[in-house]
Amino acid sequence: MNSSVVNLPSPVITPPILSQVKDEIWLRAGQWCLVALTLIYANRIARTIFRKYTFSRFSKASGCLPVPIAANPFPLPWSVGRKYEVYKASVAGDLFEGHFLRKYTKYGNTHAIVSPIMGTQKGINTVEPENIKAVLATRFDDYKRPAFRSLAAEPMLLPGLFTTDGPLWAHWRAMVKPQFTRRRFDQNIADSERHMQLVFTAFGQPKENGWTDDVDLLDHLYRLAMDTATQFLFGAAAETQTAALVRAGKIPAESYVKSLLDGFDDKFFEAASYVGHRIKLSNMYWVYDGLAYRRVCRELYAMVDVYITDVRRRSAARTEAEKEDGMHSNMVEEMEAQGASQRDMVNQTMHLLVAGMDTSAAALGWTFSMLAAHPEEYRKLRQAVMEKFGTETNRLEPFNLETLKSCEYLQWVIQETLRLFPAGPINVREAVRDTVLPVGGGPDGKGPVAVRKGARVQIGTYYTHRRKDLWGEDADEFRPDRWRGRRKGWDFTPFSGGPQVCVGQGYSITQISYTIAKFALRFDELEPSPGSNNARRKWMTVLTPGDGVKVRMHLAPEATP
Ligand code: HEM
Repeated sequence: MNSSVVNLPSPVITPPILSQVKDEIWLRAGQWCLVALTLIYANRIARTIFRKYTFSRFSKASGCLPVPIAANPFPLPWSVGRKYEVYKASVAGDLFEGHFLRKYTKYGNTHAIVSPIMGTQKGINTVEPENIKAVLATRFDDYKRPAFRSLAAEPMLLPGLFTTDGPLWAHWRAMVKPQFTRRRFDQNIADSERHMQLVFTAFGQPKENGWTDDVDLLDHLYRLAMDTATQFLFGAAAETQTAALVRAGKIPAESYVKSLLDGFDDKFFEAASYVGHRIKLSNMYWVYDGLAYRRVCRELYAMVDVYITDVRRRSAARTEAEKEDGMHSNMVEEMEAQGASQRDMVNQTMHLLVAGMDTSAAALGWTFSMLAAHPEEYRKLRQAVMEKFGTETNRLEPFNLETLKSCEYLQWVIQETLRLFPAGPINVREAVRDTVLPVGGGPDGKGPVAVRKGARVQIGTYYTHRRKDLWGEDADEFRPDRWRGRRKGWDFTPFSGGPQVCVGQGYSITQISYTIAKFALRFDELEPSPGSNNARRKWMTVLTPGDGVKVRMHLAPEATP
């Protein structure tokens, strides 16, 4: 053994040295993070600059011209400022007559939204019919529904017809579309007679002077829309009106057909209110969430699940002859035949109920709100309906798609209402590639405009429908006569347009026409309840009369009391 080896004491790292090493590690880690972040951001900036360059080349090559840019009062990243602006205006009830209107008045019919830092195009707002046609129809393949829309609607709506694109959307559309036939519309009108009578019962007996008490029509219209749409789609009405009448003691409990969807509307509105707020927050939809929202969505699904099981049970019990006549087939059978699971059927049913119930009830609500405020128009409507259909007790023509469609003034009333109050006041699509809108660019706004891949085109349906240069100085007024000799074009898109046009359009127009006609035969006068405000706009998922539709009606002398 080498005696020269000195036994050195083992090194002891004293606490101060340990802390120095730790500090060193933190410092290095911090430096690496900084380098990584710088690289990430440099890469992003480089990519953004390159994309700006390729987009500007695309824009030039397509002959596009500059478009006005809306100023951003809160230039914060991720469009937080803009989202806050929309949200604030929405809560204050200033979205339609204030916020959006100011933008169109100040920046013109087509204007761009750009990011505050890099000036990248984020979106285009437009109220030009030519652009609407391009987005929804002629350049349909250049757009999709923005992802935030379907995410904001979850879990009230899981992916389905109303929220998807591409092959999944086409699959559901092909399944649903065949149900919407003229023959089935007519059958549903016949089936709706019972539901209309229930609504009249719900209004209560008129007093001696022939006037009813004050009634909020909107509640009844929601139930009617629900009962008639479920009757149409599933061959089994939800019976929500019967349930409400039994609860109110207006019909005996023995006549109660148990409603599996009783209370659906209340839960529906609670969930829809969340979705409405979430959609307005765009891709920051997740900020507005909560256990209560999740709970009510679960409850809605549980109800629809029980309802679908019942529809399937009824379908299975149908005779061969009933199956063959094609009239009594229903959506559930159609879905089952194509291999849909119970879960799929429940999801798609939610889509149809959401798409069909709220929209139809709102359209009817606005119609009666307008007619109550315009007695002369109501008189003309009643006159037109009586000329065509007679009276409640002496019918000249049956109610069906053809007869209702040919009652011109009735159709004008509906169109005029949908013009002023489209259920979807704003429709958004996202560009899936760089593309072009036909107008809006250049000093006169007549040149084409380039749309960047990923930018959102926001179609201002509400404002297009009210443009004074398209509809006249009285564009904000309810005047059904304006439709005399006027053809419907891309300046009127209450049901959207192109391949994703509302699948329920024909059904709902027939059903709405029937409801209004029946109402006009029964009541010869209609007036707003004292102190009511039937024109307040509320926009959750659909534009609805925010304070209900409070009216009273006078029973026509020839109607059955
Ligand atoms: C007055 C009543 C109605 C109005 C104003 C209306 C309006 C609309 C609008 C604007 C869209 C397009 C949404 C978008 O572009 O993303 C739409 C789509 C749709 N509507 Fe309606 N709707 C009404 C009634 C109904 C009814 C009664 C049903 C079903 C029974 C229905 C089922 C649908 C469905 C399934 C879609 C999605 C179609 C697709 O993407 O292929 N709608 N509706």
